[in-house]
Amino acid sequence: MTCEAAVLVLEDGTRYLGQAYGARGQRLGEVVFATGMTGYQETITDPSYVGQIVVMTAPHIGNTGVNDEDPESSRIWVSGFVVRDASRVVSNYRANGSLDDQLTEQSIVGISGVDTRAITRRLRDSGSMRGGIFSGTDAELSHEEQLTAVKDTAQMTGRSLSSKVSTAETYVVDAIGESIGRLAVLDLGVKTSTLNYLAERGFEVHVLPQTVSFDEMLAIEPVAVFYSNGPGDPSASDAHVALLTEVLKKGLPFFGICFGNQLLGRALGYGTYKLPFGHRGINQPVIDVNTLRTEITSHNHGFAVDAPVGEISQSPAGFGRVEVSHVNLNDNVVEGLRALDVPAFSVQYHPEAASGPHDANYLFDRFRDLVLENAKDSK
Ligand SMILES: NC(=O)CC[C@H](N)C(=O)O
Repeated sequence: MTCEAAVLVLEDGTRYLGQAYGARGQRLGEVVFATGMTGYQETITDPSYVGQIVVMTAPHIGNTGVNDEDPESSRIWVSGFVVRDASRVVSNYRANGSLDDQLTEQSIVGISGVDTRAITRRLRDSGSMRGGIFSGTDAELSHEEQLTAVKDTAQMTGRSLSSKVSTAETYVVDAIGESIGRLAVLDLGVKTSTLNYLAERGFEVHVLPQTVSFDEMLAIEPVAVFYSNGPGDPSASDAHVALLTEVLKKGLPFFGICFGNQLLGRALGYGTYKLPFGHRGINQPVIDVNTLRTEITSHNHGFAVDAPVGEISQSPAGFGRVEVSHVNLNDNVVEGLRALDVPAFSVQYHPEAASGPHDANYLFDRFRDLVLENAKDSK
């Protein structure tokens, strides 16, 4: 492994010197940390990470290499990748390459050999910051030039990124087993596991571009609608909120994950806000307020819904009663919403989490049940 210099620069001027990892060059974005001990392939291929440089808190990354089964989409989406100790050895029966080589092939600039604990503590104390990784000839730029590039990077607040990740054309994933009808999935950056879980529940899954109109959506005659996870600030997604408002008015059953939860929150009339450093990892405790069961869950969100926890409130947009169905036990952040007078619910976290945990998988069954009940009622 070559030992070329690289540097991670944060917008407050802090510099972390390390070694070039993956591709060489300059990559800018919002620097965030992820605490998963496993699942780095799922992390880097999650489209929700567009515009973000991800710092892995697990100290040893790359040891199981890469394979063709674990990616959550067709490519790596992180803007940059920061690890402490990049594994020099690939050891796994499924591996068909090294992470280092794949980062290089896909032009993802990384840095290794930095103190990821120190970086994480700084981000935790000061909040997520913009930053840049500089290697190759870009490592030779002056400190001022590097810092200026970082400060010129767009803030995540107010950013709309759905067009960067959504499918250009509609495609269909066939139902596994007997079909219970067509599901309209708004692709805001959907993950492969989500589509598989929905197909396993009997949906004929129609994945639609994020620009789809309500009429085009209705043209597929969906029995229900699903909004996926995705990058960007939910407050910058007015068109998706307007579309969802039509869905709710029509009484179509709805389920949303992560970005989809934030957009349901907005369609119901609540606001969203930016968390100081977000939740990213696979060990977040969430309580289901109805069953009082605590789930250990996978998260990747920097924004959250501002709805009243611990009480049933009236949807400010006129959709009746709304319950905050799931709450994060670390910080009381809203992790799920359930409308009581229209057939809609959502979660802020990831029931599809492929590297686990699988505690929240039941939510796909809940969606299937909601759709079947709704079909019965409307007969
Ligand atoms: N995974 C997601 O869907 C993330 C949603 C949103 N971009 C956030 O950061 O909160």
